[in-house]
Amino acid sequence: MSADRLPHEKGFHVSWDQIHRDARALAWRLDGKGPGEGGTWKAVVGITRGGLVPAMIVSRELDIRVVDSISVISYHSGGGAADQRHEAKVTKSPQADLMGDGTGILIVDDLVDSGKTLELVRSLYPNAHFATVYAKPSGKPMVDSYITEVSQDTWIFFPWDMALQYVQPFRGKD
Ligand SMILES: O=P(O)(O)OC[C@H]1O[C@H](OP(=O)(O)OP(=O)(O)O)[C@H](O)[C@@H]1O
Ligand code: HPA
Ligand SMILES: [Mg+2]
Repeated sequence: MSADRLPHEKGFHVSWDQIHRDARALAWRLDGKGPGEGGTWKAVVGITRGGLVPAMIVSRELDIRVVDSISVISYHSGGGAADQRHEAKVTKSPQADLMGDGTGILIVDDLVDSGKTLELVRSLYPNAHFATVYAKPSGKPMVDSYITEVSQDTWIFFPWDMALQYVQPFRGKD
């Protein structure tokens, strides 16, 4: 989808440096808060695809060597635009004997928006700890830890979806 077709008024542009700093801050917040000895966590699980970046940074900061992933695809179903529902489906599960009911597992995503993705994953692993770097108000009840909240009508642009490009000087516009 091109940026000028997005149905959102506000944009929050996140650079690689910013996501690195914010994911580190998330890791530090989670340090020592796990249920294992000395507050350790058993494993980090990233929700593909966006969650893999912060999951890597969190696992590096907290020296967690067991890292897995869960693939969730979200899509819209329903008839006309008004009754379209946001649905999510798991297309790849993490190792079952590692996960259990989620106890001691840190499940990481880049952001929570409507909360549908985390709602699905939470239903599978109710005792896991859910952490995102960014959170919008509708999804906040689904997340246990996050770093920065943005308003619901803000679209977050991640660096992996962006490219540097030339822009006209201000006085050169149209
Ligand atoms: O709270 P929600 O409304 O469910 O939205 C949040 C999810 O949406 C985005 O992923 P997306 O499904 O676009 O896929 P991707 O991570 O593979 O890019 C984002 O990375 C979260 O996983
Ligand atoms: O604000 C967002 N930015 C990028 N991807 C997303 N997926 C749901 N909400 C967002
Ligand atoms: Mg995602």
